[in-house]
Amino acid sequence: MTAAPANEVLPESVALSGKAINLVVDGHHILVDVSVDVAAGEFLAIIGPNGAGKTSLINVLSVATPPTSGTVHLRGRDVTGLPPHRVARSGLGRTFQTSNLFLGRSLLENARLAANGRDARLRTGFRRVLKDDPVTERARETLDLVGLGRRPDRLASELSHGEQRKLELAMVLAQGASVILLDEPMAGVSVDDVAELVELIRRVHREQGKTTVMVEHHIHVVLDLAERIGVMHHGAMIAIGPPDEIIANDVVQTAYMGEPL
Ligand SMILES: Nc1ncnc2c1ncn2[C@@H]1O[C@H](COP(=O)(O)OP(=O)(O)OP(=O)(O)O)[C@@H](O)[C@H]1O
Repeated sequence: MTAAPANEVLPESVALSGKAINLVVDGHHILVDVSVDVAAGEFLAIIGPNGAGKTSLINVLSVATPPTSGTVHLRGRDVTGLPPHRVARSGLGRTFQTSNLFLGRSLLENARLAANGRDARLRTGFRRVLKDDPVTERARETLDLVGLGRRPDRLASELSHGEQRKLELAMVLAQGASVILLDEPMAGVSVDDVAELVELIRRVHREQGKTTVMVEHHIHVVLDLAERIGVMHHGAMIAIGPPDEIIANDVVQTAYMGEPL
């Protein structure tokens, strides 16, 4: 497949689209001709063995990493090569495999910083918190939504891994993202906290009407949440489809070297 023309306008029902994406770093072909469309409101999970290219794909889809070739469209608009903060303001939010929270700041300050980025006119940075400040209001709402609203003055460093994941989700919501990319949201989360986090992600996806793309190693989490699963291996998308088809796919089983999914 060849790359889509740069000015191609895709239907808005496709929330996020990567077309013929290749990524070559220092001579290593990390993403190989990957194409993926995510429908508005869909929950897509990306799985694959270690080093398959899942995070690299999220990096390209979130425009943090420019592809060597290929395009990324957000709701029909070609956003390839645009500055990440501009694309974030257009409604694309992501979390990271390792936390990028400001650990020495409070929950409210973290959420405010994200809410602040949503509208340049409301920028106030780490300034004093004003009760009727719309940025603060939005930050408090999103903390409430993820269940962290009770003690907003706690430092982010005081949170458990599971709570930190919730705060990251609050930040993506505060930022106003309609398309959310989650990179291993269960990483580091204790077994006891996984079920609660799964329910939160499900609730945010459904009730807030988000489009969600999630990279995740825990297959039971993937099967619990995803409407469609894409499987990556050696930088390529080797299969994509409904969970039952993916589970039964011989190529997928082989990619996992015979390990049952
Ligand atoms: N900046 C880079 N420079 C060189 N190689 C890289 C770079 N980023 C990623 N890679 C390599 O690309 C491959 C894919 O990495 P990536 O992190 O995307 O895989 P992954 O599927 O997310 O893996 P994991 O499940 O272990 O997180 C790996 O072999 C990795 O070493």
